[in-house]
Amino acid sequence: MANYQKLSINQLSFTYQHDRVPVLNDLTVSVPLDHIIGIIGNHHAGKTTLCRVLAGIVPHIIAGNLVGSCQLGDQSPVQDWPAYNQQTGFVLQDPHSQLSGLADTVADEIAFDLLNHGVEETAIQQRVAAVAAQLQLTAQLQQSPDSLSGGQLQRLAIATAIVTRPTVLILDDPTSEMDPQGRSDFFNWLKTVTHTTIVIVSNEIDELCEIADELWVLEKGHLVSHGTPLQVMNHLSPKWQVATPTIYQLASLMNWPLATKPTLFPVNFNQLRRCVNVNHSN
Ligand SMILES: Nc1ncnc2c1ncn2[C@@H]1O[C@H](COP(=O)(O)OP(=O)(O)OP(=O)(O)O)[C@@H](O)[C@H]1O
Repeated sequence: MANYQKLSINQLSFTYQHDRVPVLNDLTVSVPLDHIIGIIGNHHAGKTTLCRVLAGIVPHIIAGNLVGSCQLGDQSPVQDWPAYNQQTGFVLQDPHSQLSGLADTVADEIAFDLLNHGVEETAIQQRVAAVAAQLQLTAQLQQSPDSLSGGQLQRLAIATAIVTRPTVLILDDPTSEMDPQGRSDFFNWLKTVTHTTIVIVSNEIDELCEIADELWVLEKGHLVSHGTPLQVMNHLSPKWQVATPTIYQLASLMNWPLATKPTLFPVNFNQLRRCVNVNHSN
């Protein structure tokens, strides 16, 4: 029977055209929809390529040999990309390359896909205003996209991706050009997004451990670990060269375990609070 509740990847490998070695190697994992998934890993681990597969860009726009499957419920980007594409929003690593280049204003850029989908004018205006407010772009709505700062451009790229209300939102390093306040606002906003599965590549490990339901660790194209941030961070191999969150480092230094058998150190604020209370009351 078809499973409508999961994003699932099964024995997935991908090799770019003209290459011999796969950059994704036999990945199998599945998560319930509506989860937040953080993808982490060292340089060239395959994070961007996995985002491209999840968005269907690989192999439809960037060619190569894809083996195995990627499914959103019973839909697959390989079998029916147009239908699958309507359910996904993708924010590229480089926000410049994502803009249509045809819009004179930020408002028009956000509205672009809605116009293509034939959404009615009043609904477009309402949705553009709502999304701009969520991403703190209201003051920029009548400006040219060319006049925006790097961080504002990233927020515009996110606005264009969410305005069509995708089932899955794929974000490839979406805060790389934001300042610390912008980054913190972004992660706080991400926590408020509902009814959307979010897949996010980021180096912001503290923030990922606060918001993610699940982390996937890639190393040289292999999925070497996946699970809750607590499980993953407590079972890292130094070989993967993945950073641990500040809270984990602090708690392990102070020997404040959250659980003792097996020993697990906290990775986010809620967990830290719990284990500090336990250690104080002993
Ligand atoms: N369009 C492409 N054509 C050929 N090879 C590519 C292409 N894009 C990426 N690669 C290669 O695929 C491998 C994985 O790259 P990818 O960008 O997916 O990794 P990443 O984990 O996102 O890296 P980073 O953290 O440096 O952005 C790298 O060896 C890279 O050179």
